[in-house]
Amino acid sequence: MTAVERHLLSDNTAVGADGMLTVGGCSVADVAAEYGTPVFVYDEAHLRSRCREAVGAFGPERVIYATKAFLCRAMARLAYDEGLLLDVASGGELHVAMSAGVPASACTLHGNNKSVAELRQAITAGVRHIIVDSFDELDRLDMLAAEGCGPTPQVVLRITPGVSAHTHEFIATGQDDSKFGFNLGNGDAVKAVDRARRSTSVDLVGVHCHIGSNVFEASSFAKAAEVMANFAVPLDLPELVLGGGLGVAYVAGEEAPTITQWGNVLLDACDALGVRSRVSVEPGRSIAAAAAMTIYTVGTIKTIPGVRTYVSVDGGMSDNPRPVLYGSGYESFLPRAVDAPRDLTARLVGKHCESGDVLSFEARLPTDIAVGDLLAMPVTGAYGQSMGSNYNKITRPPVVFCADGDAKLVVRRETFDDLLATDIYP
Ligand SMILES: Cc1ncc(COP(=O)(O)O)c(C=O)c1O
Ligand SMILES: N[C@@H](CCCC[NH3+])C(=O)O
Repeated sequence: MTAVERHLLSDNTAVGADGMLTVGGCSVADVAAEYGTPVFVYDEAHLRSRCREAVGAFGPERVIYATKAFLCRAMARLAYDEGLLLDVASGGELHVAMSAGVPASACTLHGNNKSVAELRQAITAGVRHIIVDSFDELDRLDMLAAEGCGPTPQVVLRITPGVSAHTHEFIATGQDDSKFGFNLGNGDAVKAVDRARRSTSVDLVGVHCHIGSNVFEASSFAKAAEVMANFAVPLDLPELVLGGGLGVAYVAGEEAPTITQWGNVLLDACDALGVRSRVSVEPGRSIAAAAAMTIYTVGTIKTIPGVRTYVSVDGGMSDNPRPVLYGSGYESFLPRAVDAPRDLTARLVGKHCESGDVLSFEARLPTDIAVGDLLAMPVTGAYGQSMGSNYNKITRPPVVFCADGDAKLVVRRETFDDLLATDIYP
């Protein structure tokens, strides 16, 4: 069987003179030796290049990085410095972004159930837009205005356009049966626009939709853009936000549209329908996913003749939960043998106390894989670290940004003391 497809690795990867994989000019073995494993290794120039591609496709201040995909202060700053705005989906994400020096005026607040405290935090900080998701949220904003909380927030209404995207049902959001947004089909969207227009508690500046995540079909995006353009044009509001959702290739044979192609599909659809609003997008995965790989150490190899081989690594569902949550596939390979054929089919598993702790159901690996080998899982830069947990009180891995031969620690590994930091013992 074949070696890992090089196009699944980040832009600035190579094989060093010693045969070891390098990322951003840094030997993966050196990074692992310095920071231990598991470790998330990001190719910083790859992140920057995707940010630039997005700004090139949509224009300055039209790309809002969805921080839920991957957020730490270094990432918030990087995206902001590259000209992106930041989409935050909680008070915590807003706090991290602002702690990195990103002004609130560059942040937009999302959420289907924002608390009064989160809305107050966003308004007093002066966020750029609040993306309002429900009539109850409009009630809460009325209450905050009556309380004197200001300035009056600029709001964008999240519309559920009734467009089903082909993706896992847990991450599809544009269909009528959704917890998110005001449904277009049943008239709620029109009612919300009327109410927001008449309200003195909010300043309505636009409408928004997001049909789901890890979507590959350009036609789903074109359909949503068309539905939203038809809704938005008569409203004549300054902002139209078309969400994120662009898919990425995770495994061999997969191919996703580029950010530039995605931009063409969305902007062409809007142009064709005469949209005059500013059109923005909120990419997360397409900026961050392929920029990172997780490096593990192989600890146990168990072969059950006639059944299968299990390869266990020193992390698992606590650092990359997507296989368990969505049955997602990932490739894996050995950084010491990037181009080696992978003739062993094994189940790649973590170290957690359950059989469901799977990283790859049918991993292909070189037959000489041995205990102590480093193992790399590419395309783990989005929704891995950000959805990680402390299950089994395993300490969360560090994050390292590699560029120009320099490996910079941007999130340190948690310590056992961190595990006790919030624990109150009589
Ligand atoms: C409102 C909104 N915007 C943007 C995103 C980012 O999506 P993605 O990471 O798929 O680009 C999401 C997550 O799916 C979202 O819910
Ligand atoms: N966590 C999801 C994406 C969530 C999208 C957020 N709106 C994933 O890993 O695919």
